[in-house]
Amino acid sequence: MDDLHGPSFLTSLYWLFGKGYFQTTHQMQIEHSKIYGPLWKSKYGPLVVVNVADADLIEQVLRQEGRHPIRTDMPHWRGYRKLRNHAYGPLTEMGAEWQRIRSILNPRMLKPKHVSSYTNAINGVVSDFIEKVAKLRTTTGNEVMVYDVAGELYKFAFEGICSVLFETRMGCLNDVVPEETQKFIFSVGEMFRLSPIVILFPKSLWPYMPFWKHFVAVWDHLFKVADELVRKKMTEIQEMVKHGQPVEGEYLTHLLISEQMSFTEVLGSITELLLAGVDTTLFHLCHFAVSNDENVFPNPSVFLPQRWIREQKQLNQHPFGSVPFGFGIRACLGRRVAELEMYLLLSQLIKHYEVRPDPSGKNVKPITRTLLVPATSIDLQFIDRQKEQEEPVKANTSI
Ligand code: HEM
Repeated sequence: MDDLHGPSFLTSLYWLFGKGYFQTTHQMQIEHSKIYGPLWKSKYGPLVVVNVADADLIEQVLRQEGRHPIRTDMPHWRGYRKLRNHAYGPLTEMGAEWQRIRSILNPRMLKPKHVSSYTNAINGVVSDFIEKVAKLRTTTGNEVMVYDVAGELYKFAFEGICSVLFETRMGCLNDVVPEETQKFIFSVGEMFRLSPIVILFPKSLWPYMPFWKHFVAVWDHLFKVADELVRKKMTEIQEMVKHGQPVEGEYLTHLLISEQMSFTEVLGSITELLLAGVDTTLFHLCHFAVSNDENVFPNPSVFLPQRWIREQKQLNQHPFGSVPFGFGIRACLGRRVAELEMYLLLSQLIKHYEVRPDPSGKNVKPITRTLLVPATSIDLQFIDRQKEQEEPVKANTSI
């Protein structure tokens, strides 16, 4: 570790704030890998991060992990839970306790037979999304454009994960989104925005920083929403029991009736599942730098979906060149649900519409907000396939 080169805390601050990489740390990874090579050490206040920007080395790190792997120590997220006496969830827990939580949460999130039972709930959300797209095209899009597609998908993801976890609908895709839901979505955004700022300072200073208070307030709101949803489900279960009805239900019902976790533990895990289910992009190790490496992916910035067609896949593609859901026993808990959501949504969308880029040719860059998100609105053309057959529309490449 001592032999590893890399920027000091001051140099890191200069890169982040002097050179302006605070919101593009993924790009900074690429620049740093050019300077320091595929393995380097960075200091961020109290945090020392070892950066790994090579597919072989990433494979080596991930393959040698033990029984209780730790991904990123999250002292600020853990700090909030400690402050409020909340339980840790799968994202923040460590060691044997983490393994216990995962062994309870895993089966109904990852086993295909359980995951497929969420199809009807997710399809309900998909139908609403297709309707929403149709409405947006007509009302604001001149019969073709949908503005801020990422924002709409974000609402789809929240509605989708709530339909799986709570078997309830939150109204994210309604014309007017309920105020509580809007506030939840806003709080998720604020929490991810503040996280990289809080982490720059030592723990002892947090109570004196104004953004720590804001950080605590947004977490309070996230836990409050989850608490209300879990309690509502508990009341429904109690009613069923009172009326002698069989207690049937999906994810949360199962967690509550199996009594493998206390209420506080269920709440801690459900809140983290909600967060992970709403705002997820890739962020571990230096996957961004690796998947932008010409040697791993020729033409990395070009959208070439055919590179994923099994028969056409380049034979030399590195298995760790792209690991969107992570690897090993600490890999994404929501992978199967996320895949199901994507298959169901994309198959319907593509059936209805041909999706093409913004005709203005606007280029959307990614920025870091703890996770990687688009810096500006993604606006796309949704061309009605039925209409198109009647009168073909001429436009450039489709997505
Ligand atoms: C396209 C969507 C998604 C992507 C790309 C994604 C990606 C990831 C990645 C890269 C990790 C870290 C894995 C590792 O370090 O090896 C992760 C962890 C996690 N994801 Fe996802 N995820 C997605 C959707 C979801 C959904 C829908 C949920 C909730 C149902 C979820 C819940 C989690 C949880 C709880 C963890 C932490 C697991 C642990 O540390 O034990 N994710 N995800």
